[in-house]
Amino acid sequence: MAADSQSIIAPTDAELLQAQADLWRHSLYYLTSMALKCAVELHIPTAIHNLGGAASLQDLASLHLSGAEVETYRLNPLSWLLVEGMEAEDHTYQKYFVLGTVSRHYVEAALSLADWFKKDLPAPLPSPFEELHGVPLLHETTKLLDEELDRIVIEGVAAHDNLAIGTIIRECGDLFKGLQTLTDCGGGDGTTVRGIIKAFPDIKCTVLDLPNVIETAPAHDSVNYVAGDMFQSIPPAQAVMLKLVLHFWNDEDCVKILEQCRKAIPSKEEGGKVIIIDIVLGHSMGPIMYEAQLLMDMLMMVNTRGRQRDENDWREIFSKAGFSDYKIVKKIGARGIIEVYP
Ligand SMILES: C[S@@+](CC[C@H](N)C(=O)[O-])C[C@H]1O[C@@H](n2cnc3c(N)ncnc32)[C@H](O)[C@@H]1O
Repeated sequence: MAADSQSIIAPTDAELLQAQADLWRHSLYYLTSMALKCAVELHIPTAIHNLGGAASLQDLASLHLSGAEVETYRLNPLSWLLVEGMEAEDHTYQKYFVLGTVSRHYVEAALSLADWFKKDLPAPLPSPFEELHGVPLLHETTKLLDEELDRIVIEGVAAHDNLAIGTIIRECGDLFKGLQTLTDCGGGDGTTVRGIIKAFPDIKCTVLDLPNVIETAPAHDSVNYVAGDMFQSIPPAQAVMLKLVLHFWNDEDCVKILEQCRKAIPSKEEGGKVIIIDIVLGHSMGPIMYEAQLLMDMLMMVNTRGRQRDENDWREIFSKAGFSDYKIVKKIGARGIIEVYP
């Protein structure tokens, strides 16, 4: 029911001043992205790294920045992720994630959001990106839209996905302890399982992915690569892992994928489980992480048919796919690690 105008209490002066500042922040957040894009395109983090980890504005003048200040700038953890050619274990260069998210095609798709909401589009619902540009993202046809965008997005997703496996093994090693076999479903070029095999050499690992991905995966003595379709069948193993796969799919598709996972694993008593590594939306990691998770949810809504999920959403799809129980093992940064039992 609409509020009665008599009962509306006007905000206080302090509330209005805060509201105005909030309005500025929400209207201007895109400038943060654009400033980041500018720093990446000027190679500023790499330049600071090459100058020994600290640089003055004069040092950076060769990047066409000028200034008389002698303040020095050091790499913070965010700029560490943007240093090219860093020789450090676990270092994944995130430049292409940034360039993809601030690309003209992503921004135009986000600008079309209101039009997309007003359209009565048939199921399966295309994303605003697909509706506007005529091709889905991360699809064999994306390169017909723009080859450079396609390359940037593929590299950006690979860098994004490979960031946390070292941390996961260090903080949640029990996840893999005692496993004899593991299938990494949608495991890409096998980077994740190579990390797991390094820590747990006795686990026999299989990577399932689409034929075009498997074709270019680097050969590895201990990795069994299988080209296939996770909607059709998944190579059997004691555990099947879905790392950053399900957020790309809608709920119906997630249930179909999970049903295939259930067929591929033994009973709970025999150690059968599905390991899911994906965002679990929620406040528990603090407001900044929650904001990051919600922005990733919007990124999915604008550019893919998928979404991020909170614990209730996850529970519902596990139950629909016929699983009996699950456990959120740990939350690492913005992501959660879930074990799901048949
Ligand atoms: C976002 S990537 C995640 C890659 C990997 N799990 C990681 O964490 O680095 C999703 C992966 O699912 C794969 N994929 C998409 N559709 C698939 C299908 N029908 N069957 C098997 N793999 C598929 C993609 O090729 C891609 O490698």
